[in-house]
Amino acid sequence: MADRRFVVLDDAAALAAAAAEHIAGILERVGGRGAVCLTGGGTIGPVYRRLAQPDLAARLPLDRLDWFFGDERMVPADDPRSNAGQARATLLDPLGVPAARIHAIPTDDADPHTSSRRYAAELAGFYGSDRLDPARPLFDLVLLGLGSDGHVASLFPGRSALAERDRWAVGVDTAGLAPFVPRVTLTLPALASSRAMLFIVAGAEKRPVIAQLLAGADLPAARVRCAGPVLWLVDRAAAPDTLIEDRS
Ligand SMILES: O=C1O[C@H](COP(=O)(O)O)[C@@H](O)[C@H](O)[C@H]1O
Repeated sequence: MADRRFVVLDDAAALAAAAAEHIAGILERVGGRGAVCLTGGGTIGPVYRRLAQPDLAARLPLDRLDWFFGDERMVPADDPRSNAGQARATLLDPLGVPAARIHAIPTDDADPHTSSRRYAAELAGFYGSDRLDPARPLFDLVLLGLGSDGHVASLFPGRSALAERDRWAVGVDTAGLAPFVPRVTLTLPALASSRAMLFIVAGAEKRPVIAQLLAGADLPAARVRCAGPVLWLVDRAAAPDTLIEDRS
């Protein structure tokens, strides 16, 4: 990927600060109505909390931004595993984002496939079409974490969701992936329809998978494309030696 760039930060605090600054820098330049695709997981929490602080919050054009999600677990919003619940508690509620601008993936259906169809329809309604136009990306910014197995959003290695080429969201049956609960995920075409993408990765358990990605492994994270620049912010613990040597 020609426009992929890695930056290594000294620790988790520096990573959160750099990520929040980068997000604010992109969103403050959004022209007209904008759309952000949020992520979940443990790494993103400190980023959201930093972004909600007054100095960065003041730079966000909140009256013009809509907030979406790259994936979700089929749990109620008040469950600690809910990506939307985490984003609301740490970012969206502190920013005062009105409910109408928060597009959580529905989790009140009996199965994730029904939820995914509802969410795809919601995305298409916002976009004004159910056909993605490469000249008019769906999102202004997509945030992504990275699983130790190379998954992004809920696109896991070897699962059928990874091969989806038409639908924007699909259900993920996580049988065999215990303790994970069923999920809904955006697909590669939907995630790729973005003007910019930011991966945020921390922790020594992520170092092997980043080394695999740098070596060209065909993991879900390697298959994600973007209409614009892709920045990887990685803390030192997650950075293979080759990335650290690149800094000297
Ligand atoms: O399963 C998930 O994990 C990834 C990464 O999470 P982290 O805790 O290792 O940072 C996340 O990007 C994804 O949204 C989430 O559902």
